[in-house]
Amino acid sequence: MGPLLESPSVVSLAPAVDLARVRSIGRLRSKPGPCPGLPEPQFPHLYNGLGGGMGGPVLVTGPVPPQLKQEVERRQRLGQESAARKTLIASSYHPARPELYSPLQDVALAPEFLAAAEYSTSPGANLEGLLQRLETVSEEKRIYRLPVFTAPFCQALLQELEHFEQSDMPKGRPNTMNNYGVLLHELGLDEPLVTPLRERFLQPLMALLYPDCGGGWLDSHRAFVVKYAPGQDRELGCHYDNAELTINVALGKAFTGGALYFGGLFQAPSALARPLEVAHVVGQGILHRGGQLHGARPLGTGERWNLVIWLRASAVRNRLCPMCCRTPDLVDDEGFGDGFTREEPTTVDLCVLT
Ligand SMILES: O=C(O)CCC(=O)C(=O)O
Ligand SMILES: [Fe+2]
Repeated sequence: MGPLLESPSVVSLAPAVDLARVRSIGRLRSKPGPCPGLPEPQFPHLYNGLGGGMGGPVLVTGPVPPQLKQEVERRQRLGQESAARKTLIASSYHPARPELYSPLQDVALAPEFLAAAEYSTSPGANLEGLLQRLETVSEEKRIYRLPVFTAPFCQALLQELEHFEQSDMPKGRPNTMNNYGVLLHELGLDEPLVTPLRERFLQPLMALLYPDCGGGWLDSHRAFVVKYAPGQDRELGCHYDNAELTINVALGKAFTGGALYFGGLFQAPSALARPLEVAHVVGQGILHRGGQLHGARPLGTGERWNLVIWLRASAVRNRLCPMCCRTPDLVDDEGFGDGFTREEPTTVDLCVLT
């Protein structure tokens, strides 16, 4: 096991490497009600952790099984390997669009996004006022949409991502179900792009839209790009995110199919007749709770690239791991880890069903 690194970079080791146990917990706590058309969730314990992705929490009940130690070490290795790739990329990679690595400028952002964020930080801002400035996709599911990036910015980012993809740099993939995406922090885009986006724009919006899910307490993220193309990945199974909240922005290119579908909250089985289909619109972002079951329909034609930001609030997850709904046990990790911290959780009112 490598050296333990400083707090607050920690991952949760709350409970079991035993797949059967994980599945049974998933079934007990997570199975959606009868929902024709909504595939059986592929639980994120598999999606995010056990199958080789970056660390998610592992559920341990009773004595620590020997394989847990291996899983802890594997996850810590993932963090170290990711940090090593980031260092190599920072020293050897030549970007196609160097301007993307300078601090985010307002000119990259859609006027509607700037207006919504500005409204959200103004005195007296409230949910009703914000809802007039974005599209409510589903009131019941609390899914919203608004333009985020300008078309030229989307094109520049796509060009950079393709250039990186074609380079001989090492690439860490977002998760076990996506083999062609890119982790933005490895590419060096967290500091100039994603962190300012979260702190200056997403946080005020999310604070009004989802105060009960840590929207006002966002303090870390995991950002990546998913790519779907003929002959590569074409769809994504039903899952929930290791995030309190998620924004998913379509960057392009031209494509058919590939809509998102949404079921109920994984924590609250529902008896919805059919999932809600939400088509991507290039430049626009879809906002949803991480616990909302969702997936991506198969791509028809073309290529689809989306920027996905899993937004995390340690004040919420330190108390209630969003993956296993328990108090997490933590070990140190690189970077933001899984978004937990060792600090005393700030007092925040949260709903256990979100
Ligand atoms: O394909 C998409 O747009 C959805 C991606 C997603 O939900 C995820 O990676 O968590
Ligand atoms: Fe997701």
